[in-house]
Amino acid sequence: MYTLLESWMDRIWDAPLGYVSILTGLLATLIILFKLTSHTDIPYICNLPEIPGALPIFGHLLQLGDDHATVCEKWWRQYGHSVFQIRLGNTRAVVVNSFADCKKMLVSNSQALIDRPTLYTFHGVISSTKGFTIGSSPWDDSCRNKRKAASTTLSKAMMKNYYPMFDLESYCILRDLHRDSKTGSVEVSIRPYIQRYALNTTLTLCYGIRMDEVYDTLLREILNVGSAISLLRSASENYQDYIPILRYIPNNEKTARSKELRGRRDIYLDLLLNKVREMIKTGTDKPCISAAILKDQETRLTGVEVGSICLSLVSGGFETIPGTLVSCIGSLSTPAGQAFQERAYEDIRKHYPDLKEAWATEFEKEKVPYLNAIVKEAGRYYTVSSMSLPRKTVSDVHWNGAVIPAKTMVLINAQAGNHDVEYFGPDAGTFNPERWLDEISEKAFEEKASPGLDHLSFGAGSRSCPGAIIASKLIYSALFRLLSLYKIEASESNPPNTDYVEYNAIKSALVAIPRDFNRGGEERTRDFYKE
Ligand code: HEM
Repeated sequence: MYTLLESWMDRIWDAPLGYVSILTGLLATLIILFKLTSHTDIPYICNLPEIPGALPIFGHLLQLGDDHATVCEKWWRQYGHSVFQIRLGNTRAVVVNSFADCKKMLVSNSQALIDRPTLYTFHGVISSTKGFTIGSSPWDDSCRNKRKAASTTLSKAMMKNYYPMFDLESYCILRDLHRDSKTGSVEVSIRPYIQRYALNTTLTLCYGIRMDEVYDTLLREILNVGSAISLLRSASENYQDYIPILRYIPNNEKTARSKELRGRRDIYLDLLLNKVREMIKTGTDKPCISAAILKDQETRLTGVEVGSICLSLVSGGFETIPGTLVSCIGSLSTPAGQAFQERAYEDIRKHYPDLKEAWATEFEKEKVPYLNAIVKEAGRYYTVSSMSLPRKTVSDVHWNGAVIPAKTMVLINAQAGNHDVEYFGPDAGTFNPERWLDEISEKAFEEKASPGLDHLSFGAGSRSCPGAIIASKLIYSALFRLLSLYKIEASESNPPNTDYVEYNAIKSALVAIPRDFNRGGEERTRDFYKE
């Protein structure tokens, strides 16, 4: 049959030589253009599936949309590969989805995955004045020292020193909820109280400073700037990180916004450090990281490194803890969550018949199995950092016949792994604290033995979250006091969204920002509550 292609070939054959050369030139230019616009930092990785449909220049960025975790989870199911490669503009990335593969990638290749990629907007613009946070630092001696100092401050052994802080900050949640909800009769949004709780904790550790007012101006400025910067760290918000030509667009909005936020952040970081300097002068400083360094008790770290540690701890806690705790309170306050609350309360009473005494001295001891189970389930179900923090390989990683070369970006889809039905069972998509418990007799619970890595929300391996211990303690302490005092109920007019994807109001942010909701509920007792 005389096809269209054959007719074209005939015409070219019959055409004068000049036309043939023009057509060949055009074709060659098109091929070169396609190659140039599809070029990636790391060449195609053989024996590792690539998701189809990558476009020149953009790669898979447009298909990924705002919610990378959910789209990658869908691709895993659609194409049947838990580990695959994609293209973010000019950057090749390997995405890991199932729980077993995420664990194997992070734990078995711990040293090979110790690095973090550097990105134009976050590293080149926002961090140009105060250095990188630990979570965004490439691996070098300075990062090793900063991580070591942070891990020491946040270690299990140090927790007993922070008891007064846990006491004061968790007490303030209840004190102000009692006041603002008019003893439980008015519905309130709990998020601002929890944000202050998380931020005051890290500010106390770093600067020995706290703010008593929920709507303190400085406290809200730190939270607003931090959330806005979290947006500028995600791939979906920053095409210019992966498509370099976009950086040269005049009046680049992203760069201008980054500079504005950098300026605002520098102001409050300097203010906090100057306050510590003043307190040292007047002898009123509190034990904290920056005072210790400013007084030269610790000489290994430079001023920029100290600033970076403080910035890492402050930004590490202020959205992750509220994201997890507020969403968990949302799940507990629904009609289905009432049963969990009741059982948690009974378990608290079972372990502490004298609740008044426990409220004062045992609230942070993490001894009530049911509460520990709620903390774990909150971490798993609400994966606040859905794509974790990006990693970069420092050496080859051998993966089922493929060789992922050094300097490749690796993205851990913690949201997909945390809801993997093959690992967590058919109810992986349901909030159920009891998956972590054995009911040994009626209403008596025992925690199941931990398999080592409960879930992926804190990462794993060489760059896992050093704040995991203090985070669990903070969530436990707040829940202990809150559930001892209140029966929390969701508002009917403004209830929580408890879907593990949809609870997040801004899916493109690096850390989830839960949709706001109101809660009400009756107070159980105030016998043991100190005014
Ligand atoms: C629910 C609370 C939290 C969650 C879900 C969380 C999650 C994470 C995740 C996913 C990572 C990256 C892990 C990896 O690459 O494997 C990380 C790193 C980090 N987190 Fe957390 N975090 C939480 C609380 C905190 C707190 C309270 C602090 C500090 C006070 C903190 C400080 C850090 C630091 C400094 C890093 C960087 C570690 C490194 O790159 O070496 N985090 N966190």
